[in-house]
Amino acid sequence: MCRCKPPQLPYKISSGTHGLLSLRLGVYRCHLPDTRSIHHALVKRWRNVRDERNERCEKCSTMHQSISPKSTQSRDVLEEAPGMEVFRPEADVGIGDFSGRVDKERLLSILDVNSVLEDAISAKVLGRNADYQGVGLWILASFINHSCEPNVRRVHVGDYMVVHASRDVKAGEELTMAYFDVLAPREKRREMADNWGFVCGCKRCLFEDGVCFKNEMREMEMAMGKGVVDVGGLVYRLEEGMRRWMVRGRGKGYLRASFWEAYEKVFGSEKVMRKWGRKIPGPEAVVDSIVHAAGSDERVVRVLVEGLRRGGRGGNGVVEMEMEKVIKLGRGVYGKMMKKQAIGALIQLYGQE
Ligand SMILES: C[S@@+](CC[C@H](N)C(=O)[O-])C[C@H]1O[C@@H](n2cnc3c(N)ncnc32)[C@H](O)[C@@H]1O
Repeated sequence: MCRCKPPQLPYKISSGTHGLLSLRLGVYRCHLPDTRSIHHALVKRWRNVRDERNERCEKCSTMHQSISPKSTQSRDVLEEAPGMEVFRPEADVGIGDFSGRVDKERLLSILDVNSVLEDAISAKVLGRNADYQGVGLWILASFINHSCEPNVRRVHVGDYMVVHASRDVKAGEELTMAYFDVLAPREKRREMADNWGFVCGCKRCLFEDGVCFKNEMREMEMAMGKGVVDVGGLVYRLEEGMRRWMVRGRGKGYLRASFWEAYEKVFGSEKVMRKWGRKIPGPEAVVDSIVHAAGSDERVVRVLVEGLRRGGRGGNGVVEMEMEKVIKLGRGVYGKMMKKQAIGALIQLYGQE
């Protein structure tokens, strides 16, 4: 199952035998619970706080142990978590001598590749607490690989990370999440994966690399990157292209996700929609195909909600049946743990702040 290349970063808790680990959708406990409070006031970016963490790791044996490969997972939620030796029995994955000094560089590299920044819903939806960022290490969840067609997302609640499906997942399908924005064109995603130290070999990237119309796509990507004026024309060109190139099903979702920036602008502008609206598919069809390919995302749901509102088919815009659909997509963004009413209320706020 694993498509990982050997990690390019030198120190990595890496199995290379990912298939052994049956990761579940579920709740994972943070192994550096105090890091959020340490960093709340200070952290904007993980790399900026490396020095501070470095110091703390030296002083604090608990923190040291908590990120030790030999540490067990939190009992309440992860009873079946296997020991690290299951993954790399032959390897020395230690980070130092427990009675002695910690190998700081190694420790930081492990944290660097495996920690995640958490963010708050209110920051994304309402634009509040935009600078809220905590950081932590959730050991089991850190085994989840990246894909540009991810099927899970994470929500942070206190020290817990809840991993939930962002689209339908087939039995036996590898759980993957987005390490970076996957509503971005191929070249940009390549750069972002490169920053992480890997070459993404997910189905979507392989598809986009293998198509015969690659050059035309690159041209369109560049136009979008430069902020093309006729964004409606660009979307029309892509849609026409997909018809000619006979791109169907999931392939359409991949390409639309790659050109999301353009679609978002088109659907967000009444003027552009007046000009191009009849020549391109509507927000519902575009949103469906993107969610099918790349999972749910706030921005995509927001465009759908705004499209339905503008359609004005029911008082506040969104009639009950449509709302059911929107809530289903909202579940992909926020997970099943959030109550339907809460998702509905949150979605009603989209675009109102
Ligand atoms: C948080 S770890 C994910 C789990 C890791 N594969 C393991 O077995 O421990 C992140 C690292 O996994 C690798 N990785 C994750 N997704 C990948 C992908 N789509 N293609 C190649 N390597 C990937 C990269 O080395 C990355 O730095």
